[in-house]
Amino acid sequence: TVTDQDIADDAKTTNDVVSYGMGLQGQRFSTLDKLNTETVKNLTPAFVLSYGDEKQRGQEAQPLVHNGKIFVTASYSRVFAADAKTGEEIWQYDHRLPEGIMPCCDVVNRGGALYDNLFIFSTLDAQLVALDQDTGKVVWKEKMEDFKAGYSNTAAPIVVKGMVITGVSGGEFGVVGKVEARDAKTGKLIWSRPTVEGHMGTLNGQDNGITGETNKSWPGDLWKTGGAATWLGGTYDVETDSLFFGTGNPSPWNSHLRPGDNLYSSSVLAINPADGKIKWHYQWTPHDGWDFDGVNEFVSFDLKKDDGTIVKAGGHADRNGFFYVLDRTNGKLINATPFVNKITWAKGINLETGRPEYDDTNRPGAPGSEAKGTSVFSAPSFLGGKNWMPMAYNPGTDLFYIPANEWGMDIWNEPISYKKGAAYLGAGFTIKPLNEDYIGSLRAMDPKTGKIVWEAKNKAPLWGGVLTTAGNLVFTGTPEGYLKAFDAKTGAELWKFQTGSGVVGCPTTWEQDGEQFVAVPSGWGGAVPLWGGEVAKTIKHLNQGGSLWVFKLPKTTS
Ligand SMILES: O=C(O)c1cc(C(=O)O)c2c(n1)C(=O)C(=O)c1cc(C(=O)O)[nH]c1-2
Ligand SMILES: [Ca+2]
Repeated sequence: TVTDQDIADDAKTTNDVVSYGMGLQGQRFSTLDKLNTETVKNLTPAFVLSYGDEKQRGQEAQPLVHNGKIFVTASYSRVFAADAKTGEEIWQYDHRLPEGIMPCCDVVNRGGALYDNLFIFSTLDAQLVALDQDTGKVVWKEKMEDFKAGYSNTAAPIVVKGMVITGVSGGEFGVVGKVEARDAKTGKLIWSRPTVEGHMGTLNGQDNGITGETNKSWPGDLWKTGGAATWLGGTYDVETDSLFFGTGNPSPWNSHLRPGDNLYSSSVLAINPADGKIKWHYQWTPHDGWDFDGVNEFVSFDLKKDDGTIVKAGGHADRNGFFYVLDRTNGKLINATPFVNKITWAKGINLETGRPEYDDTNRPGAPGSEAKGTSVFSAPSFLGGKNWMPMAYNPGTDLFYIPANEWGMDIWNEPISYKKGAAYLGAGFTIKPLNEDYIGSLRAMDPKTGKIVWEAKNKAPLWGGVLTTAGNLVFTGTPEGYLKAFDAKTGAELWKFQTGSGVVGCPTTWEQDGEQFVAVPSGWGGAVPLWGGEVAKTIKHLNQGGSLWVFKLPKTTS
C-alpha cells in the first residue's frame, strides 16, 4: 500500500510515481538518467492501452505507477489500471455520469492520487471517488458540490498527511471556489476553505475561526457568486508546510460589474494543511477582466542567487503571460518577466508594489447604453500564455520548461445577470493567431534572470504537460500527435514518436526491472477545439483518440 512516506519521497524514488506532479512540489523532475541525450534514440514502444472507440475526447491525465501497475484517468471520468510492463488491462472503472453535467472545456480529467490501497480521483459531476487499486471497486464516494449549479471537477487531487486535498471547477458558471481536505481513507470532510472573500471556512464541521474577513474587494452581492474556482488542484511544500492552490477567474468575466480586486480570484493561496487557513496570498491579476484565471501550478524550488545564497522560492507561469518568482515563505514578489512575446493588458509588473501596471485602454469596455462594450484586441488570449498544462523544473539545469502559446483575442463585454446553472460571462471573444508559422513554443526559462534560454516552436498550440529528467531531457506532446524529447540545455529535438492522436496528456517516467519507462496519454481535445475561434479552424483536421502509450529503453541499449 502507499504510505505518506512514499508520497513524501515520490520525487526521489525511481520505481514508482504515486502523485500528480511527480512529487508534491510539482517539479515533474525524475532523477533517472539511463535514458539521456545519448540513449533516447533507442526509446521504443512497449505497449499501447486503448480506452475503447467511444468517448474519444481530450486525454489530459498524468499516469501513476505503483507495485507494477499503471493507473490512468480518461475522458468522461473513467479510470484504467494495467500491468505497467505488459499493458495487460487489470480493470476499468466508468463513472456513471448523469445528464446535464456542465464542464466548461471538454470532458477531461487530469489524474488521480494513490494512498493506502486506494486510487482517488474526482469526477465531472463534482464527486470524489476512491477505488480499490486491485479490483477497481468503489471503496468510498463523496459528493463535493451540486453539478446542477455548474460545479464540476477536473483536477487531480493530492494526498498530504493522510488527507486528500482538491478543488472544484465552475468559474464560468458563478460557483464559489474552494479547497477541501478529507480523510483519504474514508472520504470524511476535515476542512473546507472557500476562495472568495466573504465566505467562511469550516474545520470538522465548525467555523474554522477565520475572522476579520469581509467582502470588501467586491461590490454588493457579487461575492456570493464570485468564481475563483480551484480547478487545477494544488501542490504542497514540506519545508514551509504550505499547500499552494491557484484560483480561477472572478465571475462574471465582465469586470465592469465588479469594481475592486475581487479577492481571492486569479491568485495563489498558501494554505495551512492543519486547518485550511490562508497564510498568505498573491494576486496575479487583480480585477481580472480577461479570464486569465490564476490556477496554474506554483512549483517550489531553490532559487540559487549569484552570491551563493539560496532562497526558498516558487515559480509560476500565468495565463496572463508573465512568469513569476515569489518567496514561498511569505508570498513576496521577487521577479516577474514575460514568457510570451506579446502582452497588451499590462506594461509590466511593478516589483515594489507587486501589482501589474495596467494599460487601461486595453481592458474591454463597459457595455453602456449599447448592448456591447468596446471590443479590444488582447494578448495573450484567455486560453493563456500557458493554460492548465504543467511546466517542469530541472534542478540540474536550474531551468523551468514552459509549454507556452502565442495568440490574442478580440474581447468585448455584454450585460449579464446570475442565473443558477447558466453560463455567467458577460463577454464575447474570438481567438486569433499572432504568427503564421506557429502558436506553440516550448520555452526554457531561467528563473534567476527571467530570460528565455531556448525555445522549440510548434505549429499548433501546445496543450500537454512537460517532464524533465536527470538525463538532460525534456519531454512534451503536440496536438499533431507527437511525443517529443528535447535536450534540456540546448532545446535540440532528439526524438519523436507519432501516437496517432494529439498528445495533451502529461508524460511520466519510472524504472522497473532495470529498464526505464516513459508513459503518456494520447487523445486530442481540451478547450482549444471548443473555444479556439480562428485558431480552432486551423486545426480542424486533427483526429481524436484515446490511448495510453508506454515506451521503454530496452536493457541492451541503455
Ligand atoms: O474557471 C473554471 O472553473 C475553469 C475550469 C476549467 C476546467 O475545469 O477544465 C477550465 C477553465 N476554467 C478555463 O478557463 C480554461 O481555459 C480551461 C481549459 C481547460 C482544458 O482542460 O483544456 N480547462 C479549463
Ligand atoms: Ca475559467
